[in-house]
Amino acid sequence: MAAKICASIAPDDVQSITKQAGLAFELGADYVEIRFDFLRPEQLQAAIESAKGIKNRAIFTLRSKDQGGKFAGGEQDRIKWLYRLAEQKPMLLDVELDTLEQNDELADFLEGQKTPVLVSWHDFQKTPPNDQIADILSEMRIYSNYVKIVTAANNVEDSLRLLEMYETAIGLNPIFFAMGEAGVISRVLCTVIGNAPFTYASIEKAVAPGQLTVKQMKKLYDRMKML
Ligand SMILES: O=C1C[C@@](O)(C(=O)O)C[C@@H](O)[C@@H]1O
Repeated sequence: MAAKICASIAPDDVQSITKQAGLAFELGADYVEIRFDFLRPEQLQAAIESAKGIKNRAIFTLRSKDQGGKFAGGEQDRIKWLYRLAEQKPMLLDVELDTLEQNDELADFLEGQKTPVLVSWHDFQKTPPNDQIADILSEMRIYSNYVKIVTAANNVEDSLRLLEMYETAIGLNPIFFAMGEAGVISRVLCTVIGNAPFTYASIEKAVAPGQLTVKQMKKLYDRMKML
């Protein structure tokens, strides 16, 4: 089966959501991730409306600043918007592990609504030792079987070590890869030697360090299919 690609969309305005999603699908992306945190809070309602037509192929993300995102409002405001995004029932709603652990009501609501959640965890400085990653993974399992651990690779060994974690993610839909130059190999191989349901790519400009474009990723995967 061909490896799947999710294009991260960092919209400048509400209109660019469907425009960029259209382009991503044309380029061959299977899914899109809409980074709602790139918009201003007052644009979010219109953005939700605009994303309705693509929500079945979309991951909705509203990342806070302290977790590497751009959301300009306060944390309570972000939680309020997470409820609204959840009500849309996108393909997946990305919610950080910390957010779920600190907001029991939100976690219960998501469970009750049966909103498919992608529990995420990021480290922008390093790739922690695998035993620490295993502990994080066991906390994540409580909330969903879609789990994403994204670290920063300071060398290729970090990437290879993170890829070993796939062997431990039994019964999960795991997405583990590393950011940065040394992480590129893990972005490509996470769907090949790991069982990641998809990898992330950009449409043009990288949304995170080391992101390849959809075009580059497709080219690599097409070549691999021929081997
Ligand atoms: O968690 C991730 C992965 C990512 O950080 C990347 O490195 O490709 C891009 C983010 O938009 C997404 O939410």
